[in-house]
Amino acid sequence: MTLPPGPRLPATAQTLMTYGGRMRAFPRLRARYGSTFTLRLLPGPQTVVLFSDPEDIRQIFAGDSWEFSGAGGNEVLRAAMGDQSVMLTDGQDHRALRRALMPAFSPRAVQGHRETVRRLVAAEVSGWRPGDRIDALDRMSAVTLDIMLHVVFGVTSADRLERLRPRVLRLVEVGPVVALGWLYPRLRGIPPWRAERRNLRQLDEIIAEELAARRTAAPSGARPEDGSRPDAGSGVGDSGAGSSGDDVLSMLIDAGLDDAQLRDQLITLVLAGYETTASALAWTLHELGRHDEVRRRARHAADVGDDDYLEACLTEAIRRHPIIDFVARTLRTEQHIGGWRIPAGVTVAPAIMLTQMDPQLVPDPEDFAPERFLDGTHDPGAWIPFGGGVRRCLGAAFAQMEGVEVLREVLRRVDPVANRPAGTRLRNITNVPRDGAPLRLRPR
Ligand code: HEM
Repeated sequence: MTLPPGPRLPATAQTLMTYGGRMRAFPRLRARYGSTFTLRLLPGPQTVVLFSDPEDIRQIFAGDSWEFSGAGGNEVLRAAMGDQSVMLTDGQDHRALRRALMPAFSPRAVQGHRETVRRLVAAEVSGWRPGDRIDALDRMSAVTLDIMLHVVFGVTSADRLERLRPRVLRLVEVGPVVALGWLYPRLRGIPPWRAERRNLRQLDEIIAEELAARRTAAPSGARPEDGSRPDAGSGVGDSGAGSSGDDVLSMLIDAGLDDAQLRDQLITLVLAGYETTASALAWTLHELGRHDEVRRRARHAADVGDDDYLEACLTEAIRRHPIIDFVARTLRTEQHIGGWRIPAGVTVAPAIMLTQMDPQLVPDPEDFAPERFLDGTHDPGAWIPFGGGVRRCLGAAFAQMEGVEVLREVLRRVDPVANRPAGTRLRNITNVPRDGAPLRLRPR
């Protein structure tokens, strides 16, 4: 069986190239081998075929969720997210979990979260003063984590919220040693991983406390001033099944998930939603800070309530700086894609980064031009930052809403300027600005 061509380097070298230098390596590989090429990546090594032609990618995204296994592609996340995570299931199990999760991320639910997001963003940005210098990635990470903890966990106690924060941060801030443990379970006995396991256990205990509080709680009660829910025995909504209202966890309890399923979805949502959104916002502020004319228009949009322009700024920033470079589906059955016969066991991977930066599909791809998303000229097949098909990102609309709230608040308060272009580095699973995207805040 002939797979698409690719480099003949040892798998270790191909893995290092993919995770270390793919910003340069992938375009070079496409120039050499065409829109489809094959890599061999550790662990395994696994054979991975990268696709960047929108038609081929559409076919992959349209594939059956059992035959095109997303769980296989996400295997490295299993240790933290758990066996019942929506990201680690396929076929019927995946469909059932998506059905339970979807209402919590419907347009109506996203609108319902807007006020909480606005309040938390305003609390962050009210501390920004003209003349300050800030690190956009740091600040966006702080506010996004707060938003995730309130909107997703909706914890009922301020004390639990404070105990959750450092543990969630530790889980997300995966260093290289821990990342290796995720890839190679045998390494998990060594000390750095033992500490990770302890952290995960403590996180599980806090989640179990929260779930127990929800299940035994009685209806209603006002929120304390810090915005967290009142403690166990009060903050409860109307389901009678122990849910407490408008946060994502309550909706999942209402959907009938058991505690083990709830635990896995909570960890999944926070891991999938925190760093990705923080990085997307850091890149957007960075690009606005570098482009005076776009920033002037965005400021005007913030003043007059033109949310479409603000959203287009985020949309363009995550085209120009894909937060995740490629998504993966491991084939359970042989498939014919783009003229290639790909055998079962191989992983097919839509290369978000190559597609969104392809000059054949996107004119002047290096430019930062939000207008391309407002004049109807952008090819929808060349914008896939949230993946696609039955596994498309569940939090896409939420992230876009959060982006608009952040941009409006920031641009009404200060004029953020970036002095130099930022390189990209891989932090955990996301591409972030290498230097943290420093901004100088000028008076408006
Ligand atoms: C700008 C921010 C974000 C980006 C760029 C992003 C990107 C992605 C990508 C590329 C995928 C894989 C899709 C695929 O395999 O086709 C994904 C999946 C997912 N994302 Fe996001 N994401 C973001 C924010 C969020 C947020 C805020 C949440 C929730 C709070 C979230 C929850 C999820 C979940 C649950 C999945 C798994 C879906 C499944 O396997 O069925 N994401 N995301």
